[in-house]
This record gives sequence, structure tokens and C-alpha cells, in this order.
Amino acid sequence: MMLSLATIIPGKPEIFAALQGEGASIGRPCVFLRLSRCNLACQWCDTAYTWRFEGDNRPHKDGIAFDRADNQVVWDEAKVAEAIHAFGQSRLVITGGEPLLQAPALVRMLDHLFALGDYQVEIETNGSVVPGEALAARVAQYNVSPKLGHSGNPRDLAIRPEALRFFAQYPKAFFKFVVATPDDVEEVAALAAEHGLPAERIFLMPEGRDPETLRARMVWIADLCLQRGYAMTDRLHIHLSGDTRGT
Ligand SMILES: C[S@@+](CC[C@H](N)C(=O)[O-])C[C@H]1O[C@@H](n2cnc3c(N)ncnc32)[C@H](O)[C@@H]1O
Ligand SMILES: Nc1nc2[nH]cc(C(=O)O)c2c(=O)[nH]1
Ligand code: SF4
Ligand SMILES: [Mg+2]
Repeated sequence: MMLSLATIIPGKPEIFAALQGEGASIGRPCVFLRLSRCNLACQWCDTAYTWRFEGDNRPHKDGIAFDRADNQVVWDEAKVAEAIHAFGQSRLVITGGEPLLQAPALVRMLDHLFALGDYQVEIETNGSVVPGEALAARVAQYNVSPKLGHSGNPRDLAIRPEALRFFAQYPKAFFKFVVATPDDVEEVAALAAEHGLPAERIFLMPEGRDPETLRARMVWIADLCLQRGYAMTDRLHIHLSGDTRGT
């Protein structure tokens, strides 16, 4: 009855309060739960310490560095729910790594959490895993970020038609494509046409881990959104705290 969690400081799970930095609920106060492990390996992943357990010692926002071997903890689901509840936020964003790899344990954890208070739950997912009915019944919003070719993942791993079909028909699933060049937006349009992704639920987000990169890309992303009817999202946490764990 355990969850595998990323760590934020030695031995402690990455659970933190912050504004939702991305997507349809950007700017809303949340508590974040970051799980470890992922089924993909994006070459620009800004959270690779959750699945590649070496070589990344970026400190926590309080400047606490930690041993790279200390990148995950395994905690009891009830204990995780209590730790989340202690933050006093009513919106929970579950992210990772890829959280849907641990869906059954998340269902159990959420039932513990719902016994402690009322929560709106968002899940950040790479869109390659179909969430089960049990989890879907407990989640208010999916932030689905399917990985395009520039992520470096094999397409047959990253783009799973059955998963995209599930999220396309799920009104509370918003797509959030990371783009680095205008060609990536062409790829988004082709995927949207192929899998019936509604333009009004598509966000484009600049690839970037610093404010300058984000701003430079948002200039042309904005034009393409006007042309295609997509929305654009920034990455607030990068502007507020840089590329820092736990923010
Ligand atoms: C670290 S992922 C974790 C959740 C899930 N694995 C996913 O990819 O959606 C959280 C979000 O950060 C985005 N992301 C990761 N690295 C990024 C980068 N370098 N630039 C922009 N977005 C990035 C992902 O696309 C995703 O929307
Ligand atoms: N503030 C903040 N907002 C976020 N939205 C999605 C995030 C993620 O890593 O899934 C994230 C994150 O890491 N920080
Ligand atoms: S799917 Fe998400 S967590 Fe996994 S490597 Fe890509 S961005 Fe990182
Ligand atoms: Mg993040």
C-alpha cells in the first residue's frame, strides 16, 4: 500500500504548495504531489531526477542540495494523504514523473484524502496511459501533454491512440503540447486531426527552463495560436522561481 514519490529534500516526498504554473488552471493555488518514475524519457525533461536517478543535484528552493541517490521515497498512501492535507489547499495537482503508472495506489491515496477534506484533483500526464475508471471518477481535470517528435521518444511509445481517444472524449481533459519550433505546431495539427482533439482544448506551451527562452518562443506561438484557434500557456513557476525543485 505504498506510493513511489520524488524527493524534495533528503528522505522527504516532493509535496509543495505553489500556483499552478501551466495550462487551463494557471495561477490557481495548489498543493503538488510529485511521483517518481516515468515510461518515457524526454530529452528536455525538466524533472528528469524523477526517473533518471543520477547526475542531477539541483537544490530545493531553500537551497538544500541532496544526494542524487536520494531521489525517491516510498511512502504509505494514508501518510501521503495526511502530508497533502497539512498544506491546507483545496486543489491538488498530481504530477511526476508519470503519475498514471501508479493509478491504483493513487485511487487508494485519494480515498484517504477525500476522508480528510474536499479536493479538486488535477493530474499531469504524458497522455500515453489510459486512466482506469476508478481514477477517472476521482479526478476533476487532466492536463495531457502528449510528446512530439522533438522530445526524442519513439513515437509508438509516446503517441498511444487509445489514450488520446480517451482524453479527446473527456471534456475535462486539456491538451498541453510542448513546442520548440513552428514545425512542432504542424505536428500538433496533424495529431489533432488524426485523433479528433478539439482545438478549444488544446494549449501550446513553449519548451524552456528560463524566462528568456519562454518569452522568445511565446512571440511566435501567440501568432500560431491566433491562426489555429489554440490557446497558449506560459510556465509561471519558471518566471517566479527559475528551474528549481519544489516550485
Ligand atoms: C515533468 S512533466 C510530468 C507529467 C507528465 N510526465 C507529462 O509529461 O505531462 C510536467 C509538465 O512539464 C512539461 N515539461 C517538462 N519539461 C519541460 C520543458 N523543458 N519545457 C517545457 N515543458 C516541460 C511536460 O510536458 C508536462 O506538461
Ligand atoms: N508551479 C508549478 N506548476 C506546474 N504545473 C505542472 C507542473 C509539473 O511539473 O507537472 C508544475 C510545476 O512543476 N510547478
Ligand atoms: S513524460 Fe513527463 S516526466 Fe516523463 S520524461 Fe517526459 S516530461 Fe519528463
Ligand atoms: Mg514542472
